[in-house]
Amino acid sequence: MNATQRPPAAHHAAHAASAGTPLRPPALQRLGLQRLRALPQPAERAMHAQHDAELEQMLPVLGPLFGLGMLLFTVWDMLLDPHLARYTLALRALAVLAGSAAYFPNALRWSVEWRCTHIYVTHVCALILCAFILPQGLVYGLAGIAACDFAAALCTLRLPVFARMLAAPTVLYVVLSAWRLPWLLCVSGLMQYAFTVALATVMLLVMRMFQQKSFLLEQQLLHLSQHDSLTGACNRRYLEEVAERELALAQRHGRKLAVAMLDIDHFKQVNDQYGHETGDRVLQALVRTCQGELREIDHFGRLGGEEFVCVLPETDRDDALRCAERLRHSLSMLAIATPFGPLHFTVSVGVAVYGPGHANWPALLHDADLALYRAKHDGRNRVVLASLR
Ligand SMILES: Nc1nc2c(ncn2[C@@H]2O[C@H](COP(=O)(O)OP(=O)(O)OP(=O)(O)O)[C@@H](O)[C@H]2O)c(=O)[nH]1
Repeated sequence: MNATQRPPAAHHAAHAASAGTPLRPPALQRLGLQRLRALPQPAERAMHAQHDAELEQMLPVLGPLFGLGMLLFTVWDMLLDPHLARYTLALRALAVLAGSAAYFPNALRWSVEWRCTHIYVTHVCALILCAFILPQGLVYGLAGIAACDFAAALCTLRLPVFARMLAAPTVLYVVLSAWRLPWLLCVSGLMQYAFTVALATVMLLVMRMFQQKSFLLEQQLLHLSQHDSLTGACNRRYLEEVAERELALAQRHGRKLAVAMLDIDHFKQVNDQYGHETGDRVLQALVRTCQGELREIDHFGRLGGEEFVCVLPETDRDDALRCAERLRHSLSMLAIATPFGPLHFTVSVGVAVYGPGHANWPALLHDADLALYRAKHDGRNRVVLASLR
C-alpha cells in the first residue's frame, strides 16, 4: 500500500470508532466520554506533536510570566513576616534563575515537556519551601500551591507527564505539612490538595478530549482539501504542491525525478455506451490499480477529467519507462463489471524525465503532456518518452 492509498489518521480513528473496537470502554461510552481513549498511534503522535509545537511557541511568554508571578508572591510574604520575606525572596529568585534556562528553546536542548517539568518543579518547590519558612504559610499558601496543579495540566495532554511534573512538589508538600502542621490541619490540607489534583486531572482529560476532536476534524478537512472526492487520488492543487517540492529537491541535490501522465483512451465512448456511473467506476478502478502499483514515495493525482499524473522521485529514464509500462499493462488487464459484460479499457502514457532544461513543474509537465499527445497520435495504448531537455 502506498502513501496516497493509506487513509489519513482521522480515517483510521473514524474507522476504529465505527468498527466498535474493544478500545472503547462501555462506561465511558455511556457518559459520552469515549474520546478519552487514545487515538491510533500515528494520530496520537501527530496530535501531541501539534500540541508541543504550540506550547513551544507560548513557553517564552508563559515561562517568564510564571517566574514573575513567583517573585510577586513576596508581597504576600511581607504581610506574613517582613523579616523572613527577604529569605523567601532570595529563594524565589534562586528558583526563577534555575528555571529560567528552560524558558527559551535554545538555552537547553530538552524537549518542551521536559522544559515545562523543569520550570514547574523548580518554581513550585520554591513556593512550597517559602510557605514552609513563613509562619502558617502552609495553611495560608495552600490555595496558591494547589492552583499550580492547573498550570501543570495546561502544559501537557499526557497523564504520565502530568504525574511526573507533580511528583516532586507533591512529595515535598506532604512531607513538610506532616512535619510542620498539627495533624488535623495537615489532613485537611492534604485533602484539599488531593481534591485540586483530581480537578486538574479532569481538566486535562477534558482538554485532551477537545484537542482530539478538533485534531480529527482538522485532519478530515485537510484530507478533503487535498484529495479528489470521486477517486481519492490527490487533487490537482495538492499534486502541484508535492511536485514543486520534489522538483526543488531534484534541482537542489541533483536527484532523479520522472513524471508519467496517463489518459484513458476513448473515455468518451465509455461514458456514451455504458453511462457516467460506469465511467466513474472506471476512474476509481484506475486509481486503485495505480496506487497499488506505485511505491510509498511516489505521488499519484488526478489532473482533471480522465487525466492522471504520477510523480516518481528517485527514478531515472529506464525505471520510469518500466513503471509506466507496468501501469499501462495492469490497467489493460482490468475488467470492470457492467450489466453488458466486463468492460476493458486502455491508457496512453507520456513520460518525461527531469533535466536541466526544466526550470519549473509546468515545464516538466508540459513535456509529459507532449509525449502523451504523441502516444495518442501514434495509435494509443502505449508509452512514449519525451525528448530530453
Ligand atoms: N464518468 C466521468 N466522465 C468524465 C469525468 N470527467 C471527465 N469525463 C469525461 O471524459 C471524457 C473525455 O473525453 P475526451 O477528452 O474526448 O477524450 P477521450 O474520449 O478519452 O479520447 P482520447 O483521450 O483522445 O482517447 C468526456 O466525455 C468527459 O465527459 C468524470 O469525473 N466522470
